[in-house]
Amino acid sequence: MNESLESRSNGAYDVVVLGAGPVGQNVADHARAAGLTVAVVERELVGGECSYWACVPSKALLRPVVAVADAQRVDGARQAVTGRLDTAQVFARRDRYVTDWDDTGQAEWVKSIGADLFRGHGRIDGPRRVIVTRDDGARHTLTARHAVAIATGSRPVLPDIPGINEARPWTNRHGTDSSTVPARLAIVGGGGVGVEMATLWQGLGSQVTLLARRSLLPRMEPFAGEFIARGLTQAGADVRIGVRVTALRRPDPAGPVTLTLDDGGELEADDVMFATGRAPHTDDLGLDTVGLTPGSWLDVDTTCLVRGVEGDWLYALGDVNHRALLTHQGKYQARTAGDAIGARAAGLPLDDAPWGDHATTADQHAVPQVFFTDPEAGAVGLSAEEAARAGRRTKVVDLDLSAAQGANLYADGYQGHARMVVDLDREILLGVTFVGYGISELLHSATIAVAGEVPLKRLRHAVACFPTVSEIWLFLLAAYHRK
Ligand SMILES: Cc1cc2nc3c(=O)[nH]c(=O)nc-3n(C[C@H](O)[C@H](O)[C@H](O)COP(=O)(O)OP(=O)(O)OC[C@H]3O[C@@H](n4cnc5c(N)ncnc54)[C@H](O)[C@@H]3O)c2cc1C
Ligand SMILES: NC(=O)c1ccc[n+]([C@@H]2O[C@H](COP(=O)([O-])OP(=O)(O)OC[C@H]3O[C@@H](n4cnc5c(N)ncnc54)[C@H](O)[C@@H]3O)[C@@H](O)[C@H]2O)c1
Repeated sequence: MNESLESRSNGAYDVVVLGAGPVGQNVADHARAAGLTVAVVERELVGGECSYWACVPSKALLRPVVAVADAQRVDGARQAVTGRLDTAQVFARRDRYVTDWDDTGQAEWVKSIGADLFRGHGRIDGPRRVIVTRDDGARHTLTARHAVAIATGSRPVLPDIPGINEARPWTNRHGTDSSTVPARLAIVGGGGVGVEMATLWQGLGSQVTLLARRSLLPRMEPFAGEFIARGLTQAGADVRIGVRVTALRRPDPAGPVTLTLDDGGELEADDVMFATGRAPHTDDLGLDTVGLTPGSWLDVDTTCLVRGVEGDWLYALGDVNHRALLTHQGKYQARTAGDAIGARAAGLPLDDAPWGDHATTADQHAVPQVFFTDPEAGAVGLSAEEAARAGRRTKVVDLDLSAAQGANLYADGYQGHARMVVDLDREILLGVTFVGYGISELLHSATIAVAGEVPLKRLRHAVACFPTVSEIWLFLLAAYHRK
């Protein structure tokens, strides 16, 4: 808490931002750019889950694993990669990217944009008021002339099964900040966290067992999870689909943990990680003081204003609105809402029609996502099933990614798949999915095509370079036109 700042402003700001993760930082930046005074409240580390226990450390740890796997797929390079990963160096690399969990640099950045940082737990106390409680119990009141923006993110959910506490399970926190490699790691949950953590810890030397009660990555095209399961199995992991954990026990705190499974079996591991979804950080936020339900995800309109609150002052961005639990999508919401807050404060008209400057239209039509597994999986827009459910008349085009010669040059024995879902009425793309080596940087071409609603007739003029993986576009379009 910076008391001199509070006394300087008398606690009165144009905008108060709760949470200084990537989303809170971006809404603060855009509100500042609109000339508004801004207070940012953070109770833990400026930079949020993303910077210290999610996106950044997980990708810092995954990159060496995938870099070695990539080299091993190229004759000549493979022969040069003979040793094991140097885990001490891998962890040291991660520590650099998370700046040793020290947020001084990010706190300085908040200051550099001209916003005031208040450290402590923020709680709404009726319309346009926030009370910040510091660790030492001191309380300070902030008021917001124009907006309070909730960007408090989410936390992992642990299922209510017997022995869960005794098992002392890892969540994404220990999954990204541990500097020791358990010999045997059981991972429960086949979503994004589960598959990335399985790739990562298997690559670092654990014997990983991944337990998924449904398919892997069930929200993506089915082939994505199938490719990732195969990749994990080839890397030595034990992938079990359709299995539930019914109980856990770790009688000796220093000993192994035993998982009881619903197939009648048991699994012993040195540690167990739960990657079974998220809950919003809205339970201790004073939502009841403005007529909302504590602990709920916050329903928002296209400018990220919370529905059901009078006076157009409460916004919710990022994970808390449950639109897309992704840093880039939350930052997009923050840029959009920050500009909308600025426009409303200045009494300017809003440009909130679909695809307008103050509308988060991409949340509905063009959310891109990459899982940094081996192979990688990336998708944007609708899957074939989602398009069918939405009643769209579609043609689904499927291709082996090795149809592009660039893919084979990239990796000997390239394994991958591409799918595009075409809206037959408008001849535009509704969705695209790629699974394969090095496809993460390919996805943005699909995002541009989907968000831009680029007609296929024009897309054929976007010529991809030979010999790149991107040439898959040429073959996808040719396959679409073939009867
Ligand atoms: C393991 C893992 C890997 C991921 N990888 C990716 C990825 O590669 N790419 C991607 O796009 N997404 C990824 N995600 C998702 C991504 O982490 C989230 O979508 C993102 O962090 C959301 O940003 P946010 O700012 O909304 O919330 P957070 O990053 O969670 O930040 C919220 C901040 O609010 C603070 N806060 C909470 N309550 C209060 C309060 N009452 N008062 C004051 N401060 C408060 C918290 O301390 C925190 O600093 C990953 C998630 C996990 C778990
Ligand atoms: N690279 C990325 O973009 C990236 C990486 C990781 C996470 N994320 C995002 O972070 C968010 C959280 O990821 P997550 O994987 O924790 O959540 P998730 O909701 O994506 O997946 C959780 C999975 O756990 C399963 N599950 C729930 N309860 C279970 C139980 N009791 N037993 C077994 N399985 C159970 C669910 O069926 C689901 O498949 C997601 O929205 C994800 O997209 C993004």
